[in-house]
Amino acid sequence: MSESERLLFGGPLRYDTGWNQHHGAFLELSFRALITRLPALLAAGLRLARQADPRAARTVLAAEVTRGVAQAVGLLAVNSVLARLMGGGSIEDRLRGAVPALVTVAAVMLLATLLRAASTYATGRLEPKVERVATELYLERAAAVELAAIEDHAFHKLLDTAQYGASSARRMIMYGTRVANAAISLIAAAGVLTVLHPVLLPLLVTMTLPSAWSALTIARRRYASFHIWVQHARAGHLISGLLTEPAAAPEIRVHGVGPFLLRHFRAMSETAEAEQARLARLAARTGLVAAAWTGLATAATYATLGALLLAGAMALSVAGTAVIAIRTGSASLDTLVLEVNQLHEEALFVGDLEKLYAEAAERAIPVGGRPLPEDPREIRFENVTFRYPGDAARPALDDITLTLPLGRIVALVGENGSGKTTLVKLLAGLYVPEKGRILWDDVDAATMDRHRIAERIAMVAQDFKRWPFTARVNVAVGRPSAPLSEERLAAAVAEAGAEGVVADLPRGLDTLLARDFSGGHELSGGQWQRLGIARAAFRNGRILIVDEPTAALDARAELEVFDRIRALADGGQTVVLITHRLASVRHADLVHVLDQGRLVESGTPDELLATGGLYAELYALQAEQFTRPPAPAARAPEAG
Ligand SMILES: Nc1ncnc2c1ncn2[C@@H]1O[C@H](COP(=O)(O)OP(=O)(O)OP(=O)(O)O)[C@@H](O)[C@H]1O
Repeated sequence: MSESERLLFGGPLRYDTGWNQHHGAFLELSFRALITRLPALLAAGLRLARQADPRAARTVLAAEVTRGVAQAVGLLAVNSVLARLMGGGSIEDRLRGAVPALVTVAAVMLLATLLRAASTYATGRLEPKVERVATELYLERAAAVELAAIEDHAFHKLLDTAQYGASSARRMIMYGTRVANAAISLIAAAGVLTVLHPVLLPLLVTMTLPSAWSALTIARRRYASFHIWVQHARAGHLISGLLTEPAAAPEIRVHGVGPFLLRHFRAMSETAEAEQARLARLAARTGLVAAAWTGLATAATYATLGALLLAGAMALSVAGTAVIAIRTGSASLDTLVLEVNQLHEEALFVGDLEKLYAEAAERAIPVGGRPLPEDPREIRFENVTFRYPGDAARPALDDITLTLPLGRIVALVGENGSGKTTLVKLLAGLYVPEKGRILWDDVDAATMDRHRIAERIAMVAQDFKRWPFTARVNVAVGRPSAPLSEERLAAAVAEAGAEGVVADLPRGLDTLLARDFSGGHELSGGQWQRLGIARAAFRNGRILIVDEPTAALDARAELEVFDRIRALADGGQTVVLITHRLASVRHADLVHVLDQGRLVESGTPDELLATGGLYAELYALQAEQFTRPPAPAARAPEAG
């Protein structure tokens, strides 16, 4: 079962185990974990902010800290106004006495308003930049990892979760500013309360703890649920994508796959809805418990204030100020808890992103290494073994020793799954051997600069990418760093024999090759194949790897393409050709025959035919198809 099949049909329970295992460390969301991990996660957010726009980051930070201090000063000034108003003397004296403090309150409010405006502007500038920088890093790192990492399920899951990290980094800026602000105003309120009476501060904390607990518990459940269900969500997107995708449209209509997919979509949505309902039920219960706890704590606080008043341990004016300070303080504490919690939740997603950055860096294609021999004579595989990750029963390549003389046509032949594509992927440096060496003359490819190896190679893979861009880009993407000159493009198109394909396009090379876009056009399989060859010609690598280049071509086009491939080799280019059309192999200088991952024969086509081995057998089978009279067809019962 492939990854997508497993996602589609494995059922939600299948996702649980693998996912939990992989992210076990991230699901430890205790209060202690919050306290210990938050600073590091915050630092990650700050780093991104500094990288995105250091000036805006500094402005936000300075504005928020100053705003917090201004709020604290404001609270103290309000306190002083109250003390004046409730103090002794005539009403006029008390009012006059309160004027300086009132002026301070007004000035502080004005300053806070200005600072808020500065912070809003800087935050607005910073947020999209942070998201962009985080996304760019994500994409850059993901594009630089080894092919084996991209094909690894565990790494893919990490890619899935980490994609939410960039928008979380953006929101972290917002929550971060709110947290800084709330924390400073809380410190002011707590300071005032402690001055008024030492017992008031613990009471304030007791009042706020329940909401802290409930917010944290709910967020923890949400995050854990997200991690368990993220693949389920991906599968849902996959199904809805399949239902609307043009490539699947014919089968959906002819085979009636639509209702089948819809049924799966509904079943998956229903399980996801059940999970949402479970979370909502738990959140409601947690909220009720927290509210009861807060109610009790509030009653206890006001009872304590009453008791202090009755016992004569506190003046009425002080109690009045205390009530204001408690209300302001608990509001700040509530905000702080809520925002810290939001910040923490976002920070966890940024943590996933950080984890991806680290893992992608570890699995990146190494940069640097020895230079390649300038003009090597041959590439030699020496006892090369390669196994795909997972539980493959046998290696895809098993102890292969062979030579690829450069400047020649070398054909790789063998039945399906014999390892031909894998071999050329190792040659191109897309995978590294598990055992053995690949030598360019006498330099081990493992020690060479992998990017330089890629420089020398042009590849028309079996499943080469049909980029949803114009025909021009589809050719020029063969070497994006090369100048896009008309001459070079025309030469590549001519080399691939694709002039006819381009001439038939409504806007020539400027035709968009994506039918699902307005003005888009679709090519036939064979026409695409010619463009793919033109792309490799535009790349102009010294070693051309062609994997089944003529699979979609008609007989005339096939002959023409092989003639062109031969011409390339005559011009000194090395051609490594994989094909099942053995008649086309007769022009190869050397043929290697693979069987179940092992090299079974090597030689010129004539030598191999004379030996009478696997090559000769496959050749005879193909030749026979043209000479054998057709067998009488058995009547098959008609399907209902
Ligand atoms: N990306 C992959 N991950 C895991 N296994 C793979 C992968 N690609 C190929 N294989 C396995 O490796 C073996 C060799 O495959 P490979 O594609 O190299 O064969 P091939 O000779 O090119 O076949 P074909 O003629 O069908 O193109 C097969 O058993 C295949 O299932």
